Amino acid sequence: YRSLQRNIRRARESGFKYVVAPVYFQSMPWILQQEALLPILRRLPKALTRSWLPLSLFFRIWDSGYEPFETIGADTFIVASPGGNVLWTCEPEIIMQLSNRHADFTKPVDMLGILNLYGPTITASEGEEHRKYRKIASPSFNETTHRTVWREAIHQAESMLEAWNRDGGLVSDLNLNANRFTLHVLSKALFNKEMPWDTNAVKAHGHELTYAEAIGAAFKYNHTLFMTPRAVLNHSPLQGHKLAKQAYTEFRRYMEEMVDEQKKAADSGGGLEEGNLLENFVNARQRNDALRIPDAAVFGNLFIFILAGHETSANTMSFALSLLACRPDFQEALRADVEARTDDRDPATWNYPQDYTRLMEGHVGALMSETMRLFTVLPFFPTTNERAQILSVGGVKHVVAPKTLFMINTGAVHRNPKHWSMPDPPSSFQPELWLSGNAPLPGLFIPFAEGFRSCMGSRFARVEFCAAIATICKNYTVMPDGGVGQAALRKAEEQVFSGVGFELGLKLKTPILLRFVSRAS
Ligand code: HEM
Repeated sequence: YRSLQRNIRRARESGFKYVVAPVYFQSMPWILQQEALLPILRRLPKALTRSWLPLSLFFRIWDSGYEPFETIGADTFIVASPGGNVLWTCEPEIIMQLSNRHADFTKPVDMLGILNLYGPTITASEGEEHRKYRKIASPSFNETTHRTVWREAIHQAESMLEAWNRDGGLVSDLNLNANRFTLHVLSKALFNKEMPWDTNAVKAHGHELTYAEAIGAAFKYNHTLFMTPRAVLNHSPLQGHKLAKQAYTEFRRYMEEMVDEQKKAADSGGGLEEGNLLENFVNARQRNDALRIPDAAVFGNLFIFILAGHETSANTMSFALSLLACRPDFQEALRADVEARTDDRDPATWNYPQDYTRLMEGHVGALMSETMRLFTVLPFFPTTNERAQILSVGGVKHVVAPKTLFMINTGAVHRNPKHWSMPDPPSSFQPELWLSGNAPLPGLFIPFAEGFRSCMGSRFARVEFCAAIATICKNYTVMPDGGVGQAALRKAEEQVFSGVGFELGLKLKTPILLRFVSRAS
């Protein structure tokens, strides 16, 4: 009760609007139980829950969009609770301050620490340690890597399409395919690990799972892995725990093998590929300068780069292809645009960066931006403050108390009716918005975040998306399996908007059945 009183006072003194919640957004017992409690909470009179509940549901922040801000009547407000205060914002002026004053607003490493599954990571670190990981990783995101991403994405897309075509073109699990695609591209570009489309079924010697299966299972059981202490997992008789442990161990062994191979190559004077991510992290173990890191940080970071760099891109691709299927007119325009911008050449001859730049200026770039606006893979980004900080809005200064959790709500930023035209779903997909060439003002479109902690792989993701979508659309037409009549298209679009869920990122929980028809046939 005393904590709540103190937190309410602090919220009031900030001058921001505030509401009071009985639970703290970050509280682990609340996170674990909220889905079970939701049916009961929903039965309570709306007046009791409307102001705090939508932004207290960890897995459903995207679902409520701009509505919570509309309810409160402010684009920035504080939710005061006994466990702490959370400042929620979708206001560009505040977003830019939170993103660019990195000494004042730091990452809540306690909250993000659960990501350190295999060792310390770039995502859950701060200050010197974070700078070190970023310096080690940055050189890998160069134009040579992006050229590899481009080539590999075209190559993988062609193999994937051939495989689909052989199976009659019906794709029942788009997520699985998209994940496989992005994992293969990432493995080639960052670890120099070749993964032909069909090798998925091959288990490496002495393994119970394939590399892709091990990663897939580690992601599938991520909740169990993040939440269950290792000692419990190691001895638990529960089937779910056993599978989670198998995934954890198998994935770790694959990473160890990659690291060993890299070490051997380095010892024999070779090195796998100049400056790829694996090489840079493995070499950092033996550096004699401030960039030296322990073994655990190699595994922690390899894991986090696979996590950050593959599901995010795969989910964006799944959303984009599903939306394209629902809009045959835009798909046709996109195909014509791809043909015009590449002089109708075969994808195998497309080059990076010229063709990439031209394609992203047209419909492919518009599709990616609109997909990421509506289905922003990370619907909120957290930061916190050790000391009291001043935030200015429209010339008014607000003092925010220490240890506030700041949440940039991307899901609301991108659907704020003050800044975006927002027709009712399902017609809110408006890729044409992006064809005018006008870039949104800073802080209004932030799928990769802004500032010092923004995404390291944003160019990587764009190159991969562009190569994949252009290759697919040049040679194939994608349509919902239900057909292309108006009613079927509308139903499919409704399914896309209502089938969204949040796990490690926003994803299509129930992908719609899609059919890919070769234009040659
Ligand atoms: C569509 C695809 C992607 C999206 C939407 C995305 C989005 C983001 C966002 C929003 C952040 C900041 C999160 C925060 O501040 O809490 C981030 C961070 C990060 N992303 Fe991405 N990302 C994508 C693809 C990638 C790829 C392909 C890679 C690498 C291969 C990557 C590597 C990273 C890393 C390492 C960070 C942490 C940076 C740091 O803390 O300094 N991401 N990403």
